[in-house]
Amino acid sequence: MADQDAQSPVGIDPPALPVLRWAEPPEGPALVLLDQTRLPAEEAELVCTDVPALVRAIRTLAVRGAPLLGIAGAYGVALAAARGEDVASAAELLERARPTAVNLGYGVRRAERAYRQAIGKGADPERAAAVALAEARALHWEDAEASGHMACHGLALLDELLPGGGGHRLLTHCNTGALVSGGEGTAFAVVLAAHRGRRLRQLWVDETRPLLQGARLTAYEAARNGMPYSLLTDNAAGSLFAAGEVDAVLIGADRIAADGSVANKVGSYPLAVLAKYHHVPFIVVAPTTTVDLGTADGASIIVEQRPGVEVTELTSPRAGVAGEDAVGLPVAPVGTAAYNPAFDVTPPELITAIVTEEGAVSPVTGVGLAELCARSSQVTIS
Ligand SMILES: CSC[C@@H](O)[C@@H](O)C(=O)COP(=O)(O)O
Repeated sequence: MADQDAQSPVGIDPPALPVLRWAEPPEGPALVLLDQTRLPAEEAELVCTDVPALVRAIRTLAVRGAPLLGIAGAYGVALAAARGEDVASAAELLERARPTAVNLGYGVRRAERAYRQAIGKGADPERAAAVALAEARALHWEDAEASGHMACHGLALLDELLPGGGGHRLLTHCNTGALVSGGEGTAFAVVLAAHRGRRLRQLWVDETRPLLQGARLTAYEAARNGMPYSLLTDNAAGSLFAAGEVDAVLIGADRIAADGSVANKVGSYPLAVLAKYHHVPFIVVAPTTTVDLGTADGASIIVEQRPGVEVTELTSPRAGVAGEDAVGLPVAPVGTAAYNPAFDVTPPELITAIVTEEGAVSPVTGVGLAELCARSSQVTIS
C-alpha cells in the first residue's frame, strides 16, 4: 500500500488576486499577472506595461499553461495596440515567446486579426485597439466556458470508466487548474468536479521536475480546494501504479496533432506507458483550441528546449533566462550538461480518450478530432 498518512491540510484561503487582469489607465494600459514563479510562497502581482515585459513573463513562466498563454497573448496584442505600437511586430514577438503551446499563437493571431480587420474597415487605431481588447476578453470568457464543459464531459467519462463506488484515485502531472485558464482549468477542472461530486478519493500530484509545477502550483490549488491529495516525486509514480493505487491519469495538453498525438509537460509520456502496462485509463483534457489539425503527427510537433541550469540547479524558473538573476542551488558539478525538454509527446495508442468542451473522443477509434473541432464554436484562425 502506498503511504496515505500524509494527507495535506485543507481549507486554505483562496488567493486574493486574479490569475490575469487587464488594467485601464491610470494603472494601465497593462496586463497584470499573478506571478506564478512566486507561488506558493507568495501571491504577488507582476505588472506588464509593454510587450517585452509580457514576453519575459511568458518565457520565465510567470504566466504559463496552454489556455492561459493564449489569453495572455491576445491581451498582449491589445496592449501593443493600446500603446499605439506596431501590432504586427508585437504579435510576432509574442507568438515566438514559446513554441509548443498552440494556444499562444491562436490567441495572438485572433486578436491581431480583429485589430487588422477593424483598421481595414476604416477604424482609427484607438477604436481598433478597443476591438483587439474585446477579442481578448471574448477569448478569456470562452475559455472559462470551455473549462466548465470539459469538467462535465470529463467527470461523465470517469464515472463510465470507473463504475466502482469507492471514489476515484486520480493521478495528475504538471498544473492544469485555474492558474492556466479563464475558468477552473482542463484536467484539474475534472478533478475538481469529482471532488465537488464527492467522488474524489485521492489526488496524486506528480511534483513535475524540473520547475515543480505540480508541487508548487497543483498542490497549492488542491489545498485551496480542500481536496484529499498527496505529492509524489515523478519517479515514484511506477511504484504507485504497481501498488494498484491509481484508477486513472488525467493530464492537459499543449498541442494535439491531427493524428491524436499529445504534447504535454515532460513526464507525461512515461506516465502513459505506465498506465498502459497497468491497464489504467490515460485521459487528456484540453479545449479544441489546443487541437492543431495543421500538424499531422507527433513527430512534427516542435518541443521547447529549456536552459540546462533548470536541471543542474534547484531554483526558480527565472534562473538562466537572459536578464534575470540566477539564484539556484547547484545539484550537479559546475559545467554539467543537461537535457531539458519542456514537453514530451504521447502517441495516440497510449491515450484512452481526449476530452474537449465538445465531448470526448478516442484518438484511435470513434469520432475524430476534426469532427469535434468542426462542431466547436471557437473562432477558426488559419
Ligand atoms: C491546461 S494546461 C496544459 C499544459 O499547458 C500543461 O500541462 C503544461 O504542460 C504546462 O507547461 P508549462 O511549461 O508550465 O507552461
